[in-house]
Amino acid sequence: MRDQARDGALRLLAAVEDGATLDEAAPLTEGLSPADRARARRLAREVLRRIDRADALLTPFLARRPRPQIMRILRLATVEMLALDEAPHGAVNAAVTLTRALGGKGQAASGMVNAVLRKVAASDQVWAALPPQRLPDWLRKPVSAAWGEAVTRAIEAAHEAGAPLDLTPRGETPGEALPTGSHRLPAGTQVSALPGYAAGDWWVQDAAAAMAVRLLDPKPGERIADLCAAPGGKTLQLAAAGAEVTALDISPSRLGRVAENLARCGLAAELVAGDALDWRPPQPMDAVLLDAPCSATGTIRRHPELPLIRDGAGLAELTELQAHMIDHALSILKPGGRMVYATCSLLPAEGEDQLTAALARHPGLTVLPPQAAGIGPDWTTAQGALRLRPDMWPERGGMDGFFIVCLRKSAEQT
Ligand SMILES: C[S@@+](CC[C@H](N)C(=O)[O-])C[C@H]1O[C@@H](n2cnc3c(N)ncnc32)[C@H](O)[C@@H]1O
Repeated sequence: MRDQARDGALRLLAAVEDGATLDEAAPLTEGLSPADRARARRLAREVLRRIDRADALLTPFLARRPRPQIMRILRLATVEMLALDEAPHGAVNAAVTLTRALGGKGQAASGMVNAVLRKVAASDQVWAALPPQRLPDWLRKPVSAAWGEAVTRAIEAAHEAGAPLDLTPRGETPGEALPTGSHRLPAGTQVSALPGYAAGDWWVQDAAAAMAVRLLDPKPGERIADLCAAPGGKTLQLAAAGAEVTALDISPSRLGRVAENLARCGLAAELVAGDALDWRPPQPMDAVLLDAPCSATGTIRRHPELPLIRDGAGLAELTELQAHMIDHALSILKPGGRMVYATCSLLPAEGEDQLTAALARHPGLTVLPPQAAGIGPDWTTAQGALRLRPDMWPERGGMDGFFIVCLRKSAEQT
């Protein structure tokens, strides 16, 4: 019988090599059962987290580099055996079957695949000594310049480890309560099977992402604009706090997900599909949340394909857009109003440097030091922002990378 999940994983890996995200590649596994589809995606993610490590182990066993399809099969079996505790005979047999299914060239290569993977199966000590996958240079350089080599390596280790499932609670919520208020469950937990999902007692949101609204500290009745709202995790937090929320997003389809999430949780917000830079409220807002579009390099634990398919191109346009959005957000805020600027990025260019530049452009703008519960001693920057990184909370399973700052507009400004 064909191994549908492994076959699906190989198709996903091929699509990522062609530059697709795993979300974009998802239709390639549409014909699979839900369980096989989920397993295919999990296998693909686990391989993407360890391609360099698998290649470093495999290369000495290969007389010459095989064709891409065969290399993907070798990587998958290597990761299954050495990182996912799959029994060698099952992983090797599956790899040989998948190789044979490639036709004539596969038939010819199946003996080599079998022999190489038997050596791989006996290489657990070599595997354990290999370092986690390095960030690509365009990302590694600024990360290492900001926090040094040891932190960069710890971030790389956290990327390999993947991400647990975090929930933001509203009612009764499963999982371990974290110091910041989020709840945590093991990676791979099936979300829709958890109690309270349909009732909207909680929603899925990384513990770091949940900190943006905690820093804004919304009050009941405050008029708050969520300028980049979809899929809506932060909109839900604002609405649950009793704020009168206007949630904007430039993507109508993504805004549809905000509507679905609000409906599931029995919460309300005004929804506006459009460019935040064009939107002006009838009266200035009490507070604004700007969870700006960014490189998403803080989410590599969940999206391990990002370092492979991005090269840092477009970063200058993104940072320019972020700066415009900060200026626009301040222009729709009442004097003395609060604004949170957040990006799920590891790059200081999208965080610390944006704050420095915004403070220089807007005399009278001040940083409100983070006050929320559970903030670790090393999370706050000298400027009073939160710098969250995947290597933080290592004993609890890490968190996404985020930069978050709460700003107060001068009371004198008009
Ligand atoms: C980081 S995501 C927001 C995540 C969201 N705040 C949450 O917690 O679920 C950034 C969002 O910004 C939206 N976006 C990008 N450019 C925009 C613009 N000019 N105006 C409004 N939304 C924009 C994207 O469609 C995307 O949904």
